[in-house]
Amino acid sequence: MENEIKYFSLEEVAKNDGKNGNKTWIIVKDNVYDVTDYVDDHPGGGELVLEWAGKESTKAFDDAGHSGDAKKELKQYKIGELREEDRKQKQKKKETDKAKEDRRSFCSYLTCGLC
Ligand code: HEM
Repeated sequence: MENEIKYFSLEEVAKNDGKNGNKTWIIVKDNVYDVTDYVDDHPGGGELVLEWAGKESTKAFDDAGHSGDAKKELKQYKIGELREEDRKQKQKKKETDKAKEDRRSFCSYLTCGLC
């Protein structure tokens, strides 16, 4: 189906590093963008984008202080999303939740009046 979201792994994205005729893909906030056709039009030069080709670029994109227009422009190039298991944010959150849960059960073990 046309509307189905495509999911990519970090390795797949990394292959699109803009080198040797490869496409230029970047990851911004877990979304994958094919910006191959935009590189040469980028204000301030294509090098700024190529540096991040095939990589997680959220910080670089945000730190550049892009305008709302730039963010809208970026949306046009979305080709899919990073697959769940490769999302850093989520993984970290899961780990923290697990740590909290472990702590909670340890605490309830200590304070349980029955044991
Ligand atoms: C991920 C790597 C990127 C970096 C490090 C980056 C960095 C920058 C920098 C430093 C500028 C200011 C240039 C100047 O004033 O001379 C700029 C401007 C701009 N960039 Fe990027 N950029 C990136 C990706 C993109 C992408 C993927 C798009 C859109 C598809 C984009 C759209 C724009 C636009 C429209 C401007 C003009 C100013 C504005 O409207 O914010 N950039 N970028």
